[in-house]
Amino acid sequence: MNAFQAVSDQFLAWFKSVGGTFRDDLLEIKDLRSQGAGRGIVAKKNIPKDCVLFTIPRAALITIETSDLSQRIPSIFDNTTQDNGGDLEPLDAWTSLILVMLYEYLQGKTSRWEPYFSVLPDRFETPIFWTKSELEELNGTCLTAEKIGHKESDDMLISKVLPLIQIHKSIFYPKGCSPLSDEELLNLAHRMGSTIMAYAFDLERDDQQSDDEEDGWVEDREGRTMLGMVPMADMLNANADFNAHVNHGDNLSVSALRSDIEPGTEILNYYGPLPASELLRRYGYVTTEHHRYDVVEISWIDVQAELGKCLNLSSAVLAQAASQFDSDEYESHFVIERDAGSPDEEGRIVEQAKISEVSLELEEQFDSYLKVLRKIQPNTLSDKRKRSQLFDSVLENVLLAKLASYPTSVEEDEQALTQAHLSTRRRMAVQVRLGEKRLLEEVLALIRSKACSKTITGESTQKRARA
Ligand SMILES: C[S@@+](CC[C@H](N)C(=O)[O-])C[C@H]1O[C@@H](n2cnc3c(N)ncnc32)[C@H](O)[C@@H]1O
Repeated sequence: MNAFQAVSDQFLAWFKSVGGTFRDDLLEIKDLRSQGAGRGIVAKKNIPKDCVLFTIPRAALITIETSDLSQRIPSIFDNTTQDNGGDLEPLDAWTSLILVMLYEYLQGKTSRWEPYFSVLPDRFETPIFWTKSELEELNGTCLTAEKIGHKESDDMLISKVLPLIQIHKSIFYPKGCSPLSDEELLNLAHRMGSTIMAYAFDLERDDQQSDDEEDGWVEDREGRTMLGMVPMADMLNANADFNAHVNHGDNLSVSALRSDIEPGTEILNYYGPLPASELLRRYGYVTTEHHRYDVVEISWIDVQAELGKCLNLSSAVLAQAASQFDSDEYESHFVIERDAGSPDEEGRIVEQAKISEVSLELEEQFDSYLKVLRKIQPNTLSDKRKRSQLFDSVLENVLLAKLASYPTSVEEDEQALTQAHLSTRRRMAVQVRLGEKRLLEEVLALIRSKACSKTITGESTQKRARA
């Protein structure tokens, strides 16, 4: 048996020892590294619909309630006292779980979750760990440096997490262990943060528990949800087309959604209707099925500038309009996405995702801006049909400029994806930017076909009027 399988087996034995149930007559934990998917759970036999595949007792979860840390330093998660490292702001769910994970990890063999940590990753494909040159492949996409958030994560860890560990060194480090250097600790904190991002669950409260704060899955102080690590449920890979569901109740359980799960089929969870860019940002992978949820963002500044050009407005008029346009009310970005529908109750994709409108919100804001312009310059377009043509042509130019802003063309991306030697990270970046470009092309086709049908309708109305 290879070492990878041995670690999976030890984990399964530990999982059962803490009260978990696992239908190993039906399922196995498999090495899916050759498919770039780490470990996953695969059916060994036909699985009936609604069959409970495994259950996870609450005590096996890692949360601020199950870890000893909250007993050893009660004040750390107590938002009513001020003793959480001198920082008066309460720790959020994210920061709290990072601290708990660091604490449990640093306990080594004495942590109850040590065999679980052995199946958690120490390397990630999420862009926060990419090199500068790998990140350049994402230029032009939704995944800006700000969204990837390396600096924000560093700042948060350095200001909130590391000082607490320094103050409570004797608790975080077991006797005889030398403390990590600041750099090592920061790297470890990033690792735990990324593990939480890709593996943790929002823990829901079931209906019976909703009146019982103490027993609830959800820590609802100030509307916050409790995050937790759920061993085995997080062994499931996921896709937009999925076949299993995680149920939140007294214990957590995972059940089959379909009746046609055959031997060899991977059991898949669902992370939600995420675009490829977001799947990459949070989980470090991309699938073809998630492209249906792809998005592109249009910046209002670009729309405004293009409108100025189309109407040949002077910079004085534009400056006056900018000062009169209520900045509190206007949106700085608009998201364009397809109507993708929802998966059916068996987790199947049923509808074809298609773009049916660009953005009603953008159109409304465009109209409000035109009203402001008309106040400054009364001869600015008021004819409704011309206004609609203006909107289409401004938008078409903005979208064309956006397409041109990616450093590569669609053809170059398609060509890149045929290259077998392309690294996983670069391949995912190409998939993300190609997905966005395809969406942009669909939107452009929609605008052009609408413009075309408006012209035809306009012409036939004129002909009818003349007849
Ligand atoms: C909750 S874990 C699932 C278990 C994971 N495969 C493992 O080996 O620990 C989520 C991670 O699994 C991987 N993953 C999940 N679904 C995937 C898929 N459909 N294809 C490839 N990788 C996937 C990603 O690395 C993701 O960050």
